[in-house]
Amino acid sequence: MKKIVFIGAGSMAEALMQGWIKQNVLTAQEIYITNRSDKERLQFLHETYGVNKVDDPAIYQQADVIILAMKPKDAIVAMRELKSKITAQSAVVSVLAGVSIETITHFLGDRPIARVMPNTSATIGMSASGIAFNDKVSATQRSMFLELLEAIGSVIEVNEDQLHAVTALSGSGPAYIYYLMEAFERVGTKVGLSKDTVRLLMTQTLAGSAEMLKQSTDEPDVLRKKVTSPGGTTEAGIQALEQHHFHEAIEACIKEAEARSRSLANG
Ligand SMILES: NC(=O)C1=CN([C@@H]2O[C@H](COP(=O)(O)OP(=O)(O)OC[C@H]3O[C@@H](n4cnc5c(N)ncnc54)[C@H](O)[C@@H]3O)[C@@H](O)[C@H]2O)C=CC1
Ligand SMILES: O=C(O)[C@@H]1CCC=N1
Repeated sequence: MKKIVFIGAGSMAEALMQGWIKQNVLTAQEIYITNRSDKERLQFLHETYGVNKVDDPAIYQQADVIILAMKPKDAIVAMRELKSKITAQSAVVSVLAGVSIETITHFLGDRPIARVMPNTSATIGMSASGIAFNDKVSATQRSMFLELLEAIGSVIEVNEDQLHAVTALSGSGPAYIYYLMEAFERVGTKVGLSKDTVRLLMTQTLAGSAEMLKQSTDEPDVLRKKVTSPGGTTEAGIQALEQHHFHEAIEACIKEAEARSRSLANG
């Protein structure tokens, strides 16, 4: 029986615990949660998922893994509070955007640390996660972290610096897709369909295209060209995207997000 303690009980913590419980990699009894102030939130998570609230400080000392899941701006205060409560035995997993292993080591001491960048699709076992380890992580801990992340989707090991790019792409990625869906729904109603019909058509289109990209050996541009009949509708649509600087917009989006990840560490 493990003891996994979440410091911060927001949306990412909920997505992870929900995914782990649903996929049977952890039981609710193995999960402990705490946050800064919102007692109702803790009660909600306790009642909804059956996870434990940290009501005894000894829990920190017994923790196998401490998960840092507060906002990056709250990390330093949280780590200062945490330092005296935990023992050298606990490994730390951080899901914080931007905050480096060096910073975590500075505040929590030299110990096994993994930085993870999941996304909220962890809730349904579909996260795309990146992970980087420090050299204190044992082979057993490494396998445990990878197993936890594989249970909630796919995981890829990267070097720590690449986590900024992972954050900009797949960490924030679900929001870009939801934003795209908002745009489809808005325009769909302008061209004569109901919002529900657009949602149905385009969620299936997104899922189908994602699956094609996974299963096919064709590059995305080849798949795109197979849809694009000369003089047809797709060609007209793509031309409009180009006229509206689609590539520049995507490039700016990812570069801005990546730069923000780099700056988050500094508060
Ligand atoms: N939401 C997302 O899609 C993703 C978020 N992340 C990362 O996860 C972290 C959390 O994000 P969200 O869950 O969206 O934030 P959130 O705002 O929903 O939750 C943050 C939680 O941390 C708690 N907290 C703040 N200071 C604390 C302290 N000193 N001690 C204990 N708890 C404290 C707050 O009370 C709150 O419950 C962030 O660092 C973010 O970069 C990573 C991947 C995806
Ligand atoms: O917006 C953020 O900063 C966090 C990190 C990735 C997704 N949400």
